[in-house]
Amino acid sequence: MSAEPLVGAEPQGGAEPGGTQGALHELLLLAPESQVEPLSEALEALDALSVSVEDADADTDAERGLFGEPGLPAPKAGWARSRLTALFASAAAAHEAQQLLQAQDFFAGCEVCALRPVADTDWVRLTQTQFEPVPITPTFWIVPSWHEVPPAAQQVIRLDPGQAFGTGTHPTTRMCLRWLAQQPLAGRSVLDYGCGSGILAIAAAKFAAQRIEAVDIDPVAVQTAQRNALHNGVQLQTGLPDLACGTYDVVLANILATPLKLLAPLLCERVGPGGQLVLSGILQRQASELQAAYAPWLPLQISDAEDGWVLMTARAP
Ligand SMILES: C[S@@+](CC[C@H](N)C(=O)[O-])C[C@H]1O[C@@H](n2cnc3c(N)ncnc32)[C@H](O)[C@@H]1O
Repeated sequence: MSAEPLVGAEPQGGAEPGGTQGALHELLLLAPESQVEPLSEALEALDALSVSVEDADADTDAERGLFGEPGLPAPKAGWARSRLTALFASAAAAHEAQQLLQAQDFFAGCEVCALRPVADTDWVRLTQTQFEPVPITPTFWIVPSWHEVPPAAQQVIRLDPGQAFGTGTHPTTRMCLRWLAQQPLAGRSVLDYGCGSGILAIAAAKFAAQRIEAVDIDPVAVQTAQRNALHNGVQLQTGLPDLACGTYDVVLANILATPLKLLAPLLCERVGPGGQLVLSGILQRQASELQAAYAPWLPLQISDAEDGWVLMTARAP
């Protein structure tokens, strides 16, 4: 998080013309001081390219300076009323982040001020250069449709940045994919809870899992997951969370720590005897909170870590 103004992000304002879906977009939010930190962390987790925080009351009578010790971090994460500007690679990513944040408890007291495109450029080329093929293991790759499949890739998911989270570029997704690639999944049932693009469910299908259900609270994600499954030639049941019933051999959920804590009883109930629970979207420092929240049902352990994020797993008795 930085307090610097965005570089190269001159707002154009006005209604979004057609053809700017792939363009950089900025999401402007107002937040009270107490919510600045969770909001900034969530924006970064949602793949914001940058997040800047400024005093929403700057140059007004309400302006109050933040004075810290020289050389030390500012005493607070934000001002009494902070303006957060988050830059996203596309309108879809910014829109998805907005919808996801508005559904969170910690968004109470916050406000969306604008979602708008930023300065004109060659967006298609820029977007495409930002999404290169991603190796999950030496032989399992996520490859955008405009790229050749790398020769080393024996198992491939074709996925383009689009209307739902999950392109394989985020560490939380990559850790789940790595975990899936190491499991004997043939014939096992899988629930992908919070499926976004459907990337985890599609990976499970590629590794021969059976009865794969992918659910999300966002209907756009549900449609996107179904479309991506078709493009990858695999079969998934997709739907809103009510679709998930009974128990599964593997339950995956890559959501942020706060919703994961709330979902603990529901997710644990879905894990069948001897089944596995896999949770992602958790920062290293949140691991013990998650362990405590799940302790009444399942003993979570850290099983992978990347860039400050951890993957937590547990096996049911
Ligand atoms: C970080 S994305 C993960 C997408 C994908 N599974 C991946 O690993 O890349 C989290 C997804 O969870 C969904 N979500 C958030 N809260 C949820 C809830 N309470 N129930 C179901 N889905 C939820 C969001 O809409 C979003 O698509």
